[in-house]
Amino acid sequence: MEEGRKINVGILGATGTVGQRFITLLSAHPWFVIHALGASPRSAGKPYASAVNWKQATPIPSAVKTVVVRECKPEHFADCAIIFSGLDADAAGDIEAAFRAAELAVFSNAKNYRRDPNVPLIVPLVNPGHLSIIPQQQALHSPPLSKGFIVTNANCSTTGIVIPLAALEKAFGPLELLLVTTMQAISGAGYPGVASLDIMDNIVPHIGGEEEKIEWETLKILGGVQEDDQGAKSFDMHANHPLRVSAACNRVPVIDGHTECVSVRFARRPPPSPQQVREALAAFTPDAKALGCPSAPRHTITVHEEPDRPQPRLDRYYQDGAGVSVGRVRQCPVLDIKFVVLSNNVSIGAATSSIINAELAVLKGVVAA
Ligand SMILES: NC(=O)C1=CN([C@@H]2O[C@H](COP(=O)(O)OP(=O)(O)OC[C@H]3O[C@@H](n4cnc5c(N)ncnc54)[C@H](OP(=O)(O)O)[C@@H]3O)[C@@H](O)[C@H]2O)C=CC1
Ligand SMILES: N[C@@H](CC(=O)OP(=O)(O)O)C(=O)O
Repeated sequence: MEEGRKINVGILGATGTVGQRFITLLSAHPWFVIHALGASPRSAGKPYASAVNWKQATPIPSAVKTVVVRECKPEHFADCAIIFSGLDADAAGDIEAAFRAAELAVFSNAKNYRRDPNVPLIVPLVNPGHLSIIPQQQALHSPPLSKGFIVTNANCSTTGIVIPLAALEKAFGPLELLLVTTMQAISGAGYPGVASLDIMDNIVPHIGGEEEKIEWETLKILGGVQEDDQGAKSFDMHANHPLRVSAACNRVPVIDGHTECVSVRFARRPPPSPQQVREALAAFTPDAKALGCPSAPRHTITVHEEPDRPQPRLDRYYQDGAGVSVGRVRQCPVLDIKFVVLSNNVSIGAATSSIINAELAVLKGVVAA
C-alpha cells in the first residue's frame, strides 16, 4: 500500500445489520475510505442518517451521515476499487453479478455465489490461498474480465467453527468426523429478524438452510485447490481425506454471538490430548496476520481455562469481535475431542471477514491499490 493514499470502497446493503457493521469498521480503516453507499430503492435518494435504522452502540460516523444512499447500480459505484456487499440474498444474485461484469471487485456476505465452482469461499483466517481461483473466474466470464470478480465469505456459523478446525488440522492432520450443535444469535437473521414473541423465553430448533450450509461450506473452506493436467483449477472439498459433517442449528434469545458445541474425530491415531489441543489452538497464527492485514485480530483463538466460558455476553466483543473464543476443551467419549466456540456473527462472521479478505486481495495484488 502506498503511504497516505486510501482506496475508495462502496458498501451495498449499507443500511442493514451487516452494512452498519461495515460502516463502523471502515470509518476508521487505515487503507480504505467509504466513497459510496447503496441500498434498496426504498432508501435510495435519502441521506444515510434518514435511510438507516441505526442499531450500533456507537453513533453513526459523521462522515457518512449526509451521504446520499444510491441505488445498487454499477454506474453509481464506478469510482470504487472495492465493493463490500451486505445485500439481502434475494437481491444479491443479480446485483453482484452486474457489479462484477462492470469490472468491480466484489466482496460478498450473501450465500448466492458460495457454491459457484469458480468463486472462492474465503474465511480469511483459514484459506486465503483460495484467492488463486480468481484469474480462472475472470477468464471464464463472458466477456473475460481483467478487474471484476466476486469473493464470498462464509455463513456465520461455518466461520466460527472452521477457524479452530483449521488450527487443529494444521497441528494434528486431517479430521474425519465433525458434529456441531449451534446456538445462534437473533442478529444472524438481520433486522428486524425473529419476532420477539417467537424468540423470548424460547429456543427455535430450526434455521432454514443453515445445517446444509455448514455441512457443505466447511468442506470447501478446509479443502484445497487442485489443478488438472490442462491447468484447470477446482476446489477439492477435502476429498483426499473425506470429512463427514453433521450440524444441528438452533436460534436462541441472544442478541449477538453464535455459540457452537463441537465434537471431532481425527484421522491419525492416537489423537491429541485436550492439553495438546489447547496449546495448538492458542498458538494458531493465520497467514492474514503474518502478511500484515490491519483488521486481523491480535489473538486469533482465545482459549479459556474457566469451566463456564466462553459466553456471548462476556466474550463477543473482545477485539471488536474479530477473533473467536474457545473453551471447555475436553475428551469426547464417542469421538476424540469436544469444545465450545463463540464467534461474533456480525463481525468475524460477516463484515470483518469481508474486510480482511479485501486486505488480503490488496496485499496479494489481486485488487489494484
Ligand atoms: N446478520 C448476520 O449475522 C449475517 C448475515 N449474512 C448475510 O449478509 C447479508 C446481509 O444480512 P443482514 O445485514 O443481516 O440483512 P438486513 O436485512 O439487515 O439488510 C439487508 C440489506 O439489503 C438491502 N436490500 C434489500 N433489498 C434490496 C434490493 N432489492 N436492492 C438493493 N438493496 C436491497 C437493504 O436495504 P434497505 O434498508 O433499503 O431495505 C439492507 O441494506 C445477507 O445476505 C445475509 O444472509 C452473512 C453472515 C452473517
Ligand atoms: N443464517 C445465519 C445468518 C446468515 O445470513 O447466513 P447466510 O449468509 O449463510 O445466509 C443466521 O441466521 O444466523
